[in-house]
Amino acid sequence: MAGVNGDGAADAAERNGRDPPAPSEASVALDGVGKTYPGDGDGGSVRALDDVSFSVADGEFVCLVGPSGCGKTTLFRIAAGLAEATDGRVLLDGAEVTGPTTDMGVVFQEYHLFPWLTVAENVGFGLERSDRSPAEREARVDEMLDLVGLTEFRDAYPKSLSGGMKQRVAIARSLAVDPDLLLMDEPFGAVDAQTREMLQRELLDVWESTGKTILFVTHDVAEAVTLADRIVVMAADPGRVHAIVDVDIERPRDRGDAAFAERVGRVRELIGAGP
Ligand SMILES: Nc1ncnc2c1ncn2[C@@H]1O[C@H](COP(=O)(O)OP(=O)(O)OP(=O)(O)O)[C@@H](O)[C@H]1O
Repeated sequence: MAGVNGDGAADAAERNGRDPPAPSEASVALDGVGKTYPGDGDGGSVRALDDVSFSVADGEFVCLVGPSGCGKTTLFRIAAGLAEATDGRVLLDGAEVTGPTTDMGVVFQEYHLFPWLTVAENVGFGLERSDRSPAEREARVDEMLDLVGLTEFRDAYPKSLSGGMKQRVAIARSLAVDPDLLLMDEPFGAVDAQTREMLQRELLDVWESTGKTILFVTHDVAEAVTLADRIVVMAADPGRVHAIVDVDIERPRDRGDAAFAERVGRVRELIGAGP
């Protein structure tokens, strides 16, 4: 059986930082990241993350899964420069991340679109502060709308769009500034199952055509197996890397395939959710 690297924390720890790429060559590398939330006076402090180390290579698609409370959101916020780690560091192309940067596109479950702006204006929002000319900005917006199939909705307002379309706008907006890395936190969590599968296919198309590096957080193991080159499985109390699973199945992946089912069962077992 190919694909699963290590059954437990020891094996995962052994792979951390050693699995290609080495952190210095990686697009993004988490190096010994820890996070302790201070107690609120009544309760003690919470060790949300402990010594989390893994890296995502240039152009790689990595999914992060784990049980509720294992620190996925905390890790995502630290990787995005939206929260500070207590220990360790995050490196983007070798440089330490100290705050939000346009080198990363960030997509959340909630679309965070501006309701008073049109689809095109939402997509172009991050370009306002770039040094592109107005014509260049407009061309970039058109290119992004074409990429996510929303050209005919360029002048629509978010309230008239479905959840799936809103998330496409959010993805187009995050890609418009041409970030090296796309960080996605449960981006398809708010849409129905059919739309979710469509968005997964579309995201893979975008990934293949742009060559972006993607770190994608999800609760949905089948989603992770559909998308990822590798799956980082976390464990809780404290949040840590439990195992890293290679998904060396050719794309597009067939959910009815035995290899697909084997990876899903394996990852579920590692999470402790049963086969
Ligand atoms: N602001 C905070 N203050 C104190 N503790 C926190 C804070 N945010 C998160 N925690 C704690 O840190 C741990 C990790 O939380 P986090 O939300 O990162 O996990 P998660 O894996 O994203 O959970 P879920 O899958 O349920 O969204 C939990 O024990 C949580 O209670």
